[in-house]
Amino acid sequence: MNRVRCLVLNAALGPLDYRVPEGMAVEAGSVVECPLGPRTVIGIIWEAERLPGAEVPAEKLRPLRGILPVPPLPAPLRRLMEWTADYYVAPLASVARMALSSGGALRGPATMIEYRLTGGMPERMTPQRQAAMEALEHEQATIRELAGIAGVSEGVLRGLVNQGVLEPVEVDCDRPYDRALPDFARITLNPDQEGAAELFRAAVRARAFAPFLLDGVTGSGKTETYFEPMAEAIRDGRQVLVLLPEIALTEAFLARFAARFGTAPVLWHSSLKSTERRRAWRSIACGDAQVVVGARSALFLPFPRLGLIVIDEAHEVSFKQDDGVRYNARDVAVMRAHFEHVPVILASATPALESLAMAENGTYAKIDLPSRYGAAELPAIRTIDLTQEKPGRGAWLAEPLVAALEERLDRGEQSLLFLNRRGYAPLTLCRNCGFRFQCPNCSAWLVEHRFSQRLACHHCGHETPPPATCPECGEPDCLVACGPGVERIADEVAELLPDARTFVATSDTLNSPGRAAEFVAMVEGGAVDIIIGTQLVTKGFHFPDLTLVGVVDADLGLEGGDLRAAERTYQQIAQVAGRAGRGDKPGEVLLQTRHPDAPVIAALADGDREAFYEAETDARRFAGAPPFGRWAAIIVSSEEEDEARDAAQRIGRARPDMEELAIYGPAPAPLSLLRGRYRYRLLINARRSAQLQDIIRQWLGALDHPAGVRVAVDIDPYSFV
Ligand SMILES: Nc1ncnc2c1ncn2[C@@H]1O[C@H](COP(=O)(O)OP(=O)(O)OP(=O)(O)O)[C@@H](O)[C@H]1O
Ligand SMILES: [Zn+2]
Repeated sequence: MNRVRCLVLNAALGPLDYRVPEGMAVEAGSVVECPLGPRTVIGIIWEAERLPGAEVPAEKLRPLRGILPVPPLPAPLRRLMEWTADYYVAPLASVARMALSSGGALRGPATMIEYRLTGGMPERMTPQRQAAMEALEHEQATIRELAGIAGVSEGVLRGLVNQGVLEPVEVDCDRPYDRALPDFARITLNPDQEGAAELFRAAVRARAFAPFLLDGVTGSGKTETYFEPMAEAIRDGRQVLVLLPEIALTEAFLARFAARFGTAPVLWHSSLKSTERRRAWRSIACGDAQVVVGARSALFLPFPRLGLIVIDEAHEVSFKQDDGVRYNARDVAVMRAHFEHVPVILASATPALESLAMAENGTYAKIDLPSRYGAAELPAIRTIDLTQEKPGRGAWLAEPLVAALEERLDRGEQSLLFLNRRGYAPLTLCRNCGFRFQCPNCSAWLVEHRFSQRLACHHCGHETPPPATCPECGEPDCLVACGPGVERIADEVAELLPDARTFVATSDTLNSPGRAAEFVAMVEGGAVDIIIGTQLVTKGFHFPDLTLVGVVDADLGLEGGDLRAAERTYQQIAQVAGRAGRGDKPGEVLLQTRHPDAPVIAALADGDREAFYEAETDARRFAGAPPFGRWAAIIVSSEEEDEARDAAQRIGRARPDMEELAIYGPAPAPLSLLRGRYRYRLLINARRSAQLQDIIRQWLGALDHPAGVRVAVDIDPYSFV
């Protein structure tokens, strides 16, 4: 049979049939070049019976143009892609794009030219040349990368090449990575850890689907514990995938991994250079890469010999993707483990309610690490009632918190102030006319950033320098900052404690793995007294001398009526509290709040996790919210406001009338304008018994909209803006 069905990487097209030319050997999963009109598109050969399409008569079939030099995508990955497309109501082609995520890798083996110093001297030395030669000692990279490292222009380096100071070296783009050694540095686990590790190791050996919820308090040694089954998989010649919620956490993880396994793991994230990306992709696809650590997009990489998946900080909302294919990497990872017949470990100190429910009903095995490793104790948590202890005008830190900071400073210990707001102030207005600075593309205020002297939209990236005069009334020097961001807290600290060395840690300052590494080194080296940070520093970090955590505004996350606000607040504060007292010295946590009696805050202060989860479970059950019922959202957008509204209303009028569904909206989205598009939302609350995806597919599939309208479906949404 020389007819094949292809999934082509174009979401607008259905599956297409082709003829396999004489001499070409293909199988399901092969990545091929398909003729399409005058163009060539990339396709994946798929089992025809799993991909219904119109049968084309044999004489009309066009021959495939070629087969790309990569291993066929493995069957378990193809099943995962089908599941993801089906569950998230997304085009299979869009999911496939996430698997074929390195264009370079698909072109096959390659070499490239890098440069390094020869030891020779230029005929004429200039300060720039001198600086470059000093900076490039022990470096080898492309001219462009070297220019970046040395901070000189590429022209300077080309001059050095001509003078024989730099020489070209041909390197294999796909050179293998150093091998991780499973027994490089073994550590002795405590009995709780060892019990968990042995279960995990046995599951790796069994090569069967086994989902675990590793529920261990902050500092209990979850990482050390899941390193053991990773070592077992490496011994067994199998590959391991570790998912982390943020790139900033990768650096700290790398150092610990290298200490345990003797070398760095293979990295996968969105800021890899294309050469790194192709090298990683090809190494993974041929089964060579042993351990891959990545962000959620690593989930669709073509591992042929997967032996274990670990999801660290599994409760994190950043595992949910909120554009394109709106999938939750935590849930898809469990499905991947299912199709691959391997164990999967969800590690967290504050598991999602959904994960706890899965453990309760026996789907996941729950493994507890109830106490911190060694002599460390969980920190004491106290509230500061801001209605009683009012900070001064234009200040945000109450007296008891300032006193606690001072105490740490005197003792040479470190503190962390947590406020989940980047920049200096979330809103800027004119004192004279009341004008508020708003983003032209989004319904959002512009956030002032003093470090970089700009007003920025955190949704679309729009930026403008702060004007000297009000754009509305023309008054000079009239702009006032409203409310605090981390930079403003840093100013306040500088005023109160001028000797304290502070570091503002946000996605603006820790925006690359290198910067994150610098931050970790500075704090570990004792060069920082007070970290002032956003949610980025609430988890994963282990700083033994950090003994005080201050939460500047514990109520912040509870505002805005998000359906998961209580859970998120609990998790964030419990996580950030968990950064205190991880070494020999006890930790203390102070929560500034205007509602010390709110159930979430009270549960945190009492250290009563069960009370929080019970109250939240009851609230969810009452609302029919996950895990007791299901949510889905439909988001309609267009650059034309009328068009978006009309389309949303058309969808609203065609709503299915079913007992197992409640449908709310359409209504303008809270972010009713985003990146220049007007947005409307519908929210569906369904019973668990409802065939939610089928219903949505039928409902939306029957409607047509103008070309400018986009209709997105968000299954199990986390964001309600
Ligand atoms: N068995 C052990 N032997 C030596 N050190 C250990 C052991 N277990 C844990 N530790 C150390 O205790 C500290 C806390 O462990 P780890 O960071 O793995 O905890 P965690 O549970 O992942 O914490 P969190 O959820 O707060 O990030 C680390 O410095 C770790 O190296
Ligand atoms: Zn914007």
